[in-house]
Amino acid sequence: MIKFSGRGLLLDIEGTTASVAFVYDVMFPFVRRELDAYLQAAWKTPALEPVLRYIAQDAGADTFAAWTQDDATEQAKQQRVSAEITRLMDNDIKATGLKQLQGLIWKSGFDSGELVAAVFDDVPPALVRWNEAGKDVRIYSSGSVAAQKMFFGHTNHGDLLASFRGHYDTTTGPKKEAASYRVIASDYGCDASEILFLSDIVAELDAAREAGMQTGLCYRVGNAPVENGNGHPGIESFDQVSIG
Ligand SMILES: CSCCC(=O)C(=O)COP(=O)(O)O
Ligand SMILES: [Mg+2]
Repeated sequence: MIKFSGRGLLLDIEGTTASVAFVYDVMFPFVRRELDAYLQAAWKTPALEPVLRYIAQDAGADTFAAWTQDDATEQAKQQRVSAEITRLMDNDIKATGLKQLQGLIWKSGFDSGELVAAVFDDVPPALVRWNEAGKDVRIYSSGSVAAQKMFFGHTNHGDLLASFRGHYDTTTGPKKEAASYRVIASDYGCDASEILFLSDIVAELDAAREAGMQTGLCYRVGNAPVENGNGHPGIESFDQVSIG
């Protein structure tokens, strides 16, 4: 049990509010299936432009043009993007460009109803309890802010989006670096010690603790086994966070 009397809760998504299996078995295969058709349809549109820049920068180039200068045709450039996105997904690299592109591709799935975010059953009542207690609940995930909003707007428990006062993704900074949590605390407008960060990844919790946040390690069914929790208090459900 974690007793929390601070001001804000900051929540991870995969392995914390939703199962790893939902993300890997439903959301990622949707992207693999739709990737090439999406790139072809969205090529040269303003929505894709900043995403292509992120993908090129993640690969070490300054610009998309510099990254694709050896590719003669637009089709060859699309193929390069498709191959890079597939490589990143195969290696589960949470690169900003990949995450931004996934968010664009998931939109059609959430809009059509094919994708419905499966959040754990204890999540919606906890969000109600925490909000009723006046807590400032926000999300920090590798998934893009746009994807987070679609995700929580279309869950198996309905639209939960109004439960959150803020969203952060890797454009704020990497989840395993303390500086990212300092930026988030400053955005909350309170001391980091007033925020409880809940995640399934010890390295993320280490970074949040280094920045001064309180932490809770989520042991959800289906999460990868944790060999060393490094002193972070553990919970199996949000029912185990009590508001003091
Ligand atoms: C709407 S987020 C989809 C899940 C995802 O792409 C992801 O990378 C989740 O990572 P997290 O930081 O929430 O564990
Ligand atoms: Mg996670």
